[in-house]
Amino acid sequence: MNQHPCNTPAELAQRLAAWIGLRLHQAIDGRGHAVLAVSGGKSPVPLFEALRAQPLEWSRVSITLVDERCVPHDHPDSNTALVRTHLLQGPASAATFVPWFDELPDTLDDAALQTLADAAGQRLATQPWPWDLAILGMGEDGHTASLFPHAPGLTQALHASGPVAWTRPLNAPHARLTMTLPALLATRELVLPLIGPAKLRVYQQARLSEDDTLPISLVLHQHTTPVQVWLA
Ligand SMILES: O=C(O)[C@H](O)[C@@H](O)[C@H](O)[C@H](O)COP(=O)(O)O
Repeated sequence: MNQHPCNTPAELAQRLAAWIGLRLHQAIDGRGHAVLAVSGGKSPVPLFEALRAQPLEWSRVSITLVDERCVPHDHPDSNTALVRTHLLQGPASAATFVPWFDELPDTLDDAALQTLADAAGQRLATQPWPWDLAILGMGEDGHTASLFPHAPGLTQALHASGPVAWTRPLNAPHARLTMTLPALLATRELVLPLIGPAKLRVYQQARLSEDDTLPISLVLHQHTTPVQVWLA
């Protein structure tokens, strides 16, 4: 795990956008294509706005998600809407975006969520594996992607062989689809931007021990996938 301290959130967004742009350029240079998976939430917006302006062969980049809320794409909480609004603009509009579903079933019982997760996994299987980069976020409860502590579905999401599982967060809205932990750790590199003292405290706590009550700790304590932690 490498740490990249920044003085301000604006500096982090600018420096990390350039760093991600270089990584994607290297992937395109080496393999002809790049696959980037991104998180939702609020803090990625400045990063997305800096990243979309990076000089890159965006037509050779596929973008998808590390998780999705089970809401329609026109819902304000949709990660698909977030990426379309803030990242797939300007030069980055030439990228290929892979949403995790198009429509939702009328009911979202566990069986329906499992069907959605399996179908999303098949969509993601169309992208050349291993993906080049996944941008993670973290909540103040130590969740990352939609691997929420104590959530129904978490155990399956931590150990499933497939790329996508479902969870029902206890303290966050909407049923979710999430990349499984094995899928996240199968990417070539992970990026974790953390902004603000509250998240820094959770991060420091997660570095002390590996425990699924702080799912981000399972990412920080593994040794198979490089993790780049950006702090401001
Ligand atoms: O869909 C999501 O909500 C994200 O994937 C989630 O893991 C997010 O990264 C954290 O909840 C932090 O969210 P903020 O950036 O809003 O703090």
